[in-house]
Amino acid sequence: MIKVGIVGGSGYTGAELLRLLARHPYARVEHLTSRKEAGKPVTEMFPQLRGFFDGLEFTAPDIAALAGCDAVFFATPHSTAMQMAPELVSRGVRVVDLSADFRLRDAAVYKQWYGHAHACPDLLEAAVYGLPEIKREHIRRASVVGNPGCYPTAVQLGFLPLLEARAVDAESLIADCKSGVSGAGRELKLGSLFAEATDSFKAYGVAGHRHLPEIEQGLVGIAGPAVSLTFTPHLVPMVRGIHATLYARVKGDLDYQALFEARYRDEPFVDVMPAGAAPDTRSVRASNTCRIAVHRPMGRDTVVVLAVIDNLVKGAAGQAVQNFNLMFGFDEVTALDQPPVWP
Ligand SMILES: NC(=O)C1=CN([C@@H]2O[C@H](COP(=O)(O)OP(=O)(O)OC[C@H]3O[C@@H](n4cnc5c(N)ncnc54)[C@H](OP(=O)(O)O)[C@@H]3O)[C@@H](O)[C@H]2O)C=CC1
Ligand SMILES: CC(=O)N[C@@H](CCC(=O)OP(=O)(O)O)C(=O)O
Repeated sequence: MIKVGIVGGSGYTGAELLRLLARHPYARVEHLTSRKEAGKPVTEMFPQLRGFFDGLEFTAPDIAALAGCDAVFFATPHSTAMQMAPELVSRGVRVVDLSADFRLRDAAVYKQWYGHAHACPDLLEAAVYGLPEIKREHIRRASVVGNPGCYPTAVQLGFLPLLEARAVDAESLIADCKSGVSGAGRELKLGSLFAEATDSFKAYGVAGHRHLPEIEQGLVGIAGPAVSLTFTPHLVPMVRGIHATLYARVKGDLDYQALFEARYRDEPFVDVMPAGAAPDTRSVRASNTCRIAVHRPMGRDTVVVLAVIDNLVKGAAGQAVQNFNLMFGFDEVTALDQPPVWP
């Protein structure tokens, strides 16, 4: 049994980790932190977990206790994991970080987008970007995995087959993305209030969102340096889900449907929909699947890819469990092979 710690257990992705790990046959959650809820039984805050985590209480983060675990998930805001991970790793703990602390390869780029210096650039260099569809073999051996952001997961999976096949002009990429409100986390924020977010729809981060360098880093890794991406996120009044509409200019003629089907044939968590389909976010709710459809409208020179994920699952906790499974040699789908919740 793998002993697991979760730092940031009272937030949305922490709760989602608990939901998924509740059914994991080889993982036992031993430590769950929340500074504000320390001492409270987890089932008092999350009654939906009664019967699964009875007796487990939130504790304040404590390195000595966490070092007794085999694996620690960080479901915390940026710049928390980088403070604790070096000591944990030096004591043999393997870390999956859901924040952005270990996603960007270049510490200078991290500083530019996150506004402060990286606390452990050496560990950053050793960390592996946790997108299994690209980095599976590296993830198996990693001590630290930087779990991708939610938008970067949907956008990279959508563009991946096109860029690998050199089928589109890599300087023509556009990602028009929509996220549900849980993407902003559980902390109180004006924009997440019901009266602010419901029955309305707006773009944000248009001038430059911190997921842009993360997505570009991934796309450059596939297609080489000549990548240019316009990325615009939007907030939509739903709880879970990301919908990415991706555009690229075609180069030559190709059967895009066959290309996507071949690329993802063996991927357990990417579903290529039949030609002509349009996936809805509801079709992936609470599941680790990314559903994709590819179109070439009117046979013209733009290919349109539609990719949907649940931001809390394939966009965060599910992908983190997928990475955990790879790191510890379990079947990759363990605890993740359930159908989505519908409607
Ligand atoms: N929500 C989403 O869809 C996605 C989120 N992510 C990333 O995952 C991480 C967690 O997100 P989410 O669950 O939404 O966030 P929440 O705001 O819902 O939860 C944050 C958690 O971290 C704890 N926390 C906050 N500050 C600290 C600190 N300094 N030290 C230790 N614990 C702390 C909080 O508890 P307490 O303050 O009581 O300690 C709480 O349990 C973030 O980095 C986010 O960017 C990634 C992909 C998608
Ligand atoms: C709706 C919303 O606010 N979404 C978040 C992204 C959440 C996420 O995946 O990002 P990180 O892990 O990089 O924080 C945002 O745009 O900042």
